[in-house]
Amino acid sequence: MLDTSRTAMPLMRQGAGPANAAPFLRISGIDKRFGSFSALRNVSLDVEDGEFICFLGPSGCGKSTLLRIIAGLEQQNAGTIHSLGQDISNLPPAQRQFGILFQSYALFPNLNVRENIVYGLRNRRMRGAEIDSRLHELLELIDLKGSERKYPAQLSGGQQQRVALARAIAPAPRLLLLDEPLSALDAKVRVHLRQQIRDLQRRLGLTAIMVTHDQEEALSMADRVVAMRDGEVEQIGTPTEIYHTPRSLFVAGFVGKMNILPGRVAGGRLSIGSLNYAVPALYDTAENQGEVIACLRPEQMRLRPLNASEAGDALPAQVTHLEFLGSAWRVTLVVPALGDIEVTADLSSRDMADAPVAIGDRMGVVLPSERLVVFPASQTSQVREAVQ
Ligand SMILES: Nc1ncnc2c1ncn2[C@@H]1O[C@H](COP(=O)(O)OP(=O)(O)OP(=O)(O)O)[C@@H](O)[C@H]1O
Repeated sequence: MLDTSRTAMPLMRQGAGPANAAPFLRISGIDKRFGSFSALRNVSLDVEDGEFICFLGPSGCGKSTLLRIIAGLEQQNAGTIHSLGQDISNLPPAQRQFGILFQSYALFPNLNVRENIVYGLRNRRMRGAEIDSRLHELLELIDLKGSERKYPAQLSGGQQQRVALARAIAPAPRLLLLDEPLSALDAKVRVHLRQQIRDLQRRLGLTAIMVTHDQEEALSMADRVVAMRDGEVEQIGTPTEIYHTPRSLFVAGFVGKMNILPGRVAGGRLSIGSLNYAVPALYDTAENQGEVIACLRPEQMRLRPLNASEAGDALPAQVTHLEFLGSAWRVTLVVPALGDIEVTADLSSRDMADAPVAIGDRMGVVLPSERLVVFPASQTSQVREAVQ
């Protein structure tokens, strides 16, 4: 059993320390069924002390169910959860000492900010002075000093969610669980609050797991992303690994925009239309033979002027659409040599100013081989799944 007798635990966590070889959290072989429906299958994951993990995936892939199982709010059908080597698989939620923050602010409307925050400390047998000192520490952390007498209705959505965050971390939880905490907020507030949550988590040395279906949120906040699909873990990696070296077409299509190009691999060479490359080492696998799909991010695609007589290392294409994205231009082109498929290239505003591109222009599309990502053509249906 975990020690639940602590009262005035400092907000700043000290970390598990090097002596403890067991991971902070070990999730092993979790299965979850709802009746005959299988919501999670054989999910395993280690979370290190102080890490910020994001569960990322489309609606219904099982992210919240997994988080609820970690919290103890849902019981798994198989598998175990260990924290620092202790089996907590069957502990009730309160004994796990995890802080939870949900999408809806879930503040008590009849309690003011102070009362809402200290609500989480009610079972801690803390003295009045300790409670006051923690309250002020928290109000400072969430930037709401002076608002302790306000009621939730007098606060904006972002402020309410900060109060809910303060309430969740007030008892100095061992682990902070966040279930889509930002999705009810408008875009600007969301970006600001995700920085605040991340700063606060780092400053306090908290370990945190957040559920999101927003890939930008996951990439910008997480130390590691757990990409989930249909009840299973598809890939675990740092944001840059997930973005640049996806291990399936599903991950490639779900995280950011990808150009999907038909290709062929034979004898260690990848051909895309008239272009030919060595297969990138990471994707030179037994499955990647014959018909394949080659992927490239729009910002990796290069465009250059094309003379009618030469294509060389570029695929001839024609510009059909231009979209201004603020910091970049998204250029859509059709490529006759690839069956008139559409591709997109993102050009920085500076690139565009230096060499303007207009609708109707014929351009050469250059594919930097080191940035190509390759999957078997049999994964094609995963693209539809990822963008649904
Ligand atoms: N209590 C329940 N009873 C029956 N089915 C459930 C229950 N809870 C979840 N499910 C089903 O399990 C699957 C996974 O649900 P879950 O809420 O974990 O998905 P999610 O990835 O968090 O999606 P979302 O982002 O939409 O919340 C879904 O198909 C859902 O309908």
